[in-house]
Amino acid sequence: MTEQTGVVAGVSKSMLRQMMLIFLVVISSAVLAVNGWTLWSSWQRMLSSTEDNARNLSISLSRQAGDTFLQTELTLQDLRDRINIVGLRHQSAALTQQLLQRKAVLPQLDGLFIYDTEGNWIVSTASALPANANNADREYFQYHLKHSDNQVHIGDVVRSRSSGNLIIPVSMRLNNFDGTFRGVLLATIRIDFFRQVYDYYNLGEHDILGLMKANGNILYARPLSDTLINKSLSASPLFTRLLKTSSAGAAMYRSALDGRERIFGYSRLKRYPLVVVAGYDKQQIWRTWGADAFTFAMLSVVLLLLLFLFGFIVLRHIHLNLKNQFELTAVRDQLTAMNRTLQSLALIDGLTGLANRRQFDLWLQRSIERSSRQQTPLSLLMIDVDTFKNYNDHYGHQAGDHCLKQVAACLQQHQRQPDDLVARYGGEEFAIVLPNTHAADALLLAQQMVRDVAGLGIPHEKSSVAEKVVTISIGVHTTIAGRDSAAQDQLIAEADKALYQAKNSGKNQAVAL
Ligand SMILES: Nc1nc2c(ncn2[C@@H]2O[C@H](COP(=O)(O)OP(=O)(O)OP(=O)(O)O)[C@@H](O)[C@H]2O)c(=O)[nH]1
Repeated sequence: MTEQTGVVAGVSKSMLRQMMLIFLVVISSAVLAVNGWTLWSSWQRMLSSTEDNARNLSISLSRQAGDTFLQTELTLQDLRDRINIVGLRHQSAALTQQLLQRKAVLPQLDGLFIYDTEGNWIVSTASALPANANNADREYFQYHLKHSDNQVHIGDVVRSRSSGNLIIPVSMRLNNFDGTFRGVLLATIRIDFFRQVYDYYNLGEHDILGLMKANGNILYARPLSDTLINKSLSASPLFTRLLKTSSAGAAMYRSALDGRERIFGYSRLKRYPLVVVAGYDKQQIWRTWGADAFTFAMLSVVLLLLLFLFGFIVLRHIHLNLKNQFELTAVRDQLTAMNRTLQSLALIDGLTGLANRRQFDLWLQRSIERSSRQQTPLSLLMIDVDTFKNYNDHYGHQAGDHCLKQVAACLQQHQRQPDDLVARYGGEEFAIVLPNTHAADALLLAQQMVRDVAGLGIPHEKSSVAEKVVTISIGVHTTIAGRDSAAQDQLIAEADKALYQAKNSGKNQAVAL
C-alpha cells in the first residue's frame, strides 16, 4: 500500500468511526430520552390512577359509613317516637323486645340503651345489667344533659360496659313534653363492624383505611393498632388544609401516625361530622411500579446493547470493505507500475538505454505505414562500430560495453524530432529511423554522426583507421514506402548494403544508396 493510500485509508477509517460513534450516541440518547420520558409518564400515570383509586375508595367507604350511621339514627328516631307515645316506665318489657328486634337486623350494632335523667339504665339489649349501672359519666350523656337539640350525637370510641367491646356511641336526647331532659337513647356501633368491612378490601400491608370524626379524632384505622383509636389527627394536612377547601379529594402527604408517605383519598360525610380516608403507601406503589419499570429498563438496555453490537458489526464490515478496497487499489497501482516497468524493459536496451530491436521493428513498421499513407520520404541509417572485435580483444569486454554506451549517447544526441528513433540493432550495430527525411538530409546527418563519434576520441589502438580512435560506418537508404509487406526487409537490406559499401570503402564514413 502506498503512503498516500494509507493516509487516505486512515482518514476514512477515523471519519467512519467518528460518524458511527456520533450515530450511536445520537441513537442511544434518543432511546434513553424516550425511555426516560416513558418511565416518567408511566410513574405520573401510576400516581394519578392511585389518586383516583384512593378518592373513589374513600367516597365509597364514606357512603358505607353514612348508611351505617343513617340506619342507626333512623332506629334511634323510631325508638324515640315510640317512647314519646308509650312512655318509659311501664313499657320496659315491650321496649326491650323492640330494642332486641332492632339490634338483630342491624349487624353494626353492639347494643341499644335507654338511660334516665340520672344516667341509670332503664332499658337495654344487654343480657344482664352491670351492678350499679350508671352512664352519667359518659361524654354523650353529659352532652345531651347540656344540649337541648334533638340531633344525633356521635361520641369518641369507648369500651362498652355491657359487652366489653370497643364501640362508637351514637346517641339522642329524650325530652319530656315540656322540653326538659328525660334521658338519653343510645345505640353503640361495634368497631369490629368497620374492621370486618375494611378487611374485605385487598390492600397492601401499609395501606390505610380510616374513619375519623370531623375534629380529627380516629374512630378506626386499618391496619393500625387499636391503641391509636381516639388519637387526634387535627394537625394533619387533611384537617389543617385539605378539608377546608373541599369535602372530597386526593393528595399525597406524610401520615401523622407513622410518618409514611401515602396517597390519600378523603371524603367528608354530608350528614354526619365524619371523615373517611383511604391511603396507599407510596413505597409500595414505587415497588410495584419499579418492578415493571425495571423490566422495561432492562429491555431497553438489551435493545441498546444490541444496537451497539449491530453498530460494531456494521463498522467492522465497513472497515474490512474499506481495507480490501484500499488494498485492491494498492495492488492495482503496483501492478500498473510493474506493467509499465515490464513494458519499458521490453522496449529498451539494457546496456545503452536506447530503444531495443523490438521497439525498432515496431517503430520502423509504423513509420513505413505512415510513409506509405502520406507518401513522405523515410530514411534508415544502419550503423556499425568499426573493428570492434579488435577493441574487445584489446581492451576487454567491459571496456567494449562502456565504448558502446558512449557511442550510443552520441548517436542519441542527434535525434532531431520525436518521430526519430535511435535504436540498438544488435551487438555493436545501431539503427536510426528518420521519418519524413529526404536522402540528402539523412546523408548529411549520418556524416555528422560519423564525425562526432570519431570526435569522441575514444582510443582504439587496433583500429584500421589512421586516427586510432573508435569510429563508425553508416549505410543510408531513403524510400517512399509502398504497401508491400516486404517493405521493411527491403529497406533494411538496402541500408545494410550501403553500410557494407561504407565498410569496404575504408570505414569511418557514411554511404547513401
Ligand atoms: N563488449 C561488447 N562486445 C560486443 C557486444 N555485442 C557484440 N560484441 C562484439 O562485437 C564484435 C563484432 O565483431 P565483428 O562482427 O567481427 O566485426 P568488427 O570486428 O567490428 O569488424 P567490422 O565490422 O568489419 O568493422 C564481436 O567481437 C562481438 O563479440 C556487446 O554487447 N559488448
